[in-house]
Amino acid sequence: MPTKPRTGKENTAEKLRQWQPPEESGARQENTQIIETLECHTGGEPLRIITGGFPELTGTTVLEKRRNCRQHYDALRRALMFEPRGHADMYGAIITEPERENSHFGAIFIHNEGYSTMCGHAVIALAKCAVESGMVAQTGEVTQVVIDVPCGQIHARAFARGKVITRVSFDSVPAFVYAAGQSIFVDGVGQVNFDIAFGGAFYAYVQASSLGLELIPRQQEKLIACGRKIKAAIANKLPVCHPFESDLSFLYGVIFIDDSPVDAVHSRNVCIFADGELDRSPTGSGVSGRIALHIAKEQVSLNQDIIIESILGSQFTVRACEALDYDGYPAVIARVSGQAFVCGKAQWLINEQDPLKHGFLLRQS
Ligand SMILES: O=C(O)[C@H]1NCC[C@@H]1O
Repeated sequence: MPTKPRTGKENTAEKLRQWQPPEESGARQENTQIIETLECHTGGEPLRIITGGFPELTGTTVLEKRRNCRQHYDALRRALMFEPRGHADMYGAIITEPERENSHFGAIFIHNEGYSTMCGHAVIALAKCAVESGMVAQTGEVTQVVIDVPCGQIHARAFARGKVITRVSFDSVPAFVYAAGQSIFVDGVGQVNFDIAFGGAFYAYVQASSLGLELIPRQQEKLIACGRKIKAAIANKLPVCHPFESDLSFLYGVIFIDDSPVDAVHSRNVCIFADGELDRSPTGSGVSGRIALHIAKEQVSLNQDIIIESILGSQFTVRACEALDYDGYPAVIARVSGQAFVCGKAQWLINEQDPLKHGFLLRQS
């Protein structure tokens, strides 16, 4: 009961706003780990950027730090990705020191299953936040942001209107076709024709209509179920091998492509990656591999922009801006651009006493 008569001017929730973890015999700090984050989305795909409270990762390269995180702090990844702090389709980035002298910072990508090797939607949000926060000093209307990620060095450009970064583009690592014109029988799905390409991560590309799939939100469960089965079957039959780095040698996802160009949009695609996560964005690394495929099939020419949209209709523009040889693979540098927004700032508490402190997922299939 209120002790004083209410004037009607108080903020009813003010006390709640000031809540702090109560001390238990002076042990508040030991009992509760606090992780701070910036909450963003790029084309609808979440990005939880960890800005404070995460343990220092050891290693000199981003791949070494990624291994260190997997070995020692995987429970923290789960706590930050899983319910109740996240959900089955959550995504995050841990900021690290740069690996290369000419890079601004490093990033490790995390999701519901573990650690990815490249993430275009994250790069777009990271470059925006790095410049808007002053972590990378703004240089007029266009600011270069160089980020070390597990698959290599990414060169991003943040485009500003005043102090607001309204768009980001990035040049990725060499993208190439790994195996074209493949076919496999998948239990519960049928015969599946696919190509595999690398755009910082390996994806299998499948024409959605050939399986009777539509790339619309109503079909999300079907898309996830088929994506999972196809990924498992291909990974089992055709293990992928990156030319230089065994840590990059795994099939990350399946990308369903729709075959109906609409107005200026080349097509829609939906990526099912990690453990059945459905990307709300058009998938930056996915469209990088896709442009390598289109160039190889002579469907698109060098420096031709195409627009690819996601299940939500959010768009990335992609072009192949350079052709090169990558250990014998004809490869391209994909330039991808899109928009990100910051939608929150958070302090996550991980309380030792909480039996669900490291999270859980209800959606298993
Ligand atoms: O945009 C991308 O490249 C990422 N989005 C989620 C899955 C991929 O890592």
